[in-house]
Amino acid sequence: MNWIYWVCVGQAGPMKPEAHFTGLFVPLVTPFTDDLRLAPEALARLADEALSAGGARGLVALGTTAEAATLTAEEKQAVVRICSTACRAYGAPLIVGVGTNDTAAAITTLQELARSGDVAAALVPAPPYTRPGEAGTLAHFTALAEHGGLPLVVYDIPYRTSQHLSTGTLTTLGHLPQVVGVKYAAGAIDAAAMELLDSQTPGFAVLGGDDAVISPLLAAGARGGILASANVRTADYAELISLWQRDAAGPARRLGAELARLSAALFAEPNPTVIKGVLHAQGRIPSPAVRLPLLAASPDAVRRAADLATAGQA
Ligand SMILES: O=C(O)C1=N[C@H](C(=O)O)C[C@H](O)C1
Repeated sequence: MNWIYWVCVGQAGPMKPEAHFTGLFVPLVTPFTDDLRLAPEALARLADEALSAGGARGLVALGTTAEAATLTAEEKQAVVRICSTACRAYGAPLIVGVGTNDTAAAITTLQELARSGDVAAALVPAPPYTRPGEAGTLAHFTALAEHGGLPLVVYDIPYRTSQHLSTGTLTTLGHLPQVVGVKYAAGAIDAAAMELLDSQTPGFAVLGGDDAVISPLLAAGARGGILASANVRTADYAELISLWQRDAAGPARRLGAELARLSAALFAEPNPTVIKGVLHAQGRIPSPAVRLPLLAASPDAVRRAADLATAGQA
């Protein structure tokens, strides 16, 4: 049984562990060597830095930022092992990305992760590429919730999945007992986003997932964020969340504007190529290498982002 469920099961049955899904979650990159082998020591160092000096609430393993799509099954196991060791040391929740358009395969993966006992939740996108419609997507998540054995964070990212999810569908998902949150990356802060943030389903945390607009999302009530940009300047993203939680609007606005410029630079080329370039330039990973179909970021893009990454740390 999953540790989060274990601590939260009371006489009335399982409760949603809402507090665990508040704050900053860092979806770590997967460091490689120049010849594209996994660099486990560098990953362990990044995990440790994010949770200690960075002040992150938790980690995300095998997100898009981790290049999960091009990791082997053995590499995925190693990545989860390294991240769960770090999370255990800090008492921090680990979220693991499970992205597939095969419902049965996703259930099998969730059940395997649940057996490890170290995973707080799975981050699951709407089924990519298939475009099953909202009813099919709802059926997919309901099957995962009922049979996967893990709490779920729904990943709403239509620009990658091509599947739109309405506020009504997200709210319905939020009422499933196993669904503990949504990573909201719908591409805009519009009336639908405001409606979702206003609905505040108990035990269902809205976490921002569009880095460049995380500050206004937090201002409107998001509980935290899963932010690739936080691989760089982790502590500042944690501070931004904390400022909005404390209603410190002035400093939050200023820091938010600065970090939005950094995020725009980090996403100027396909994620996580620029982030890896910056981390390599900072000496934090052994190589900026990414696996095909990604190509390494251009030197110009890395230079621009690296300048912004150090600007706030002088
Ligand atoms: O891996 C993640 O989780 C994230 N991926 C997004 C993407 O690459 O589209 C960006 C977000 O910051 C976190």
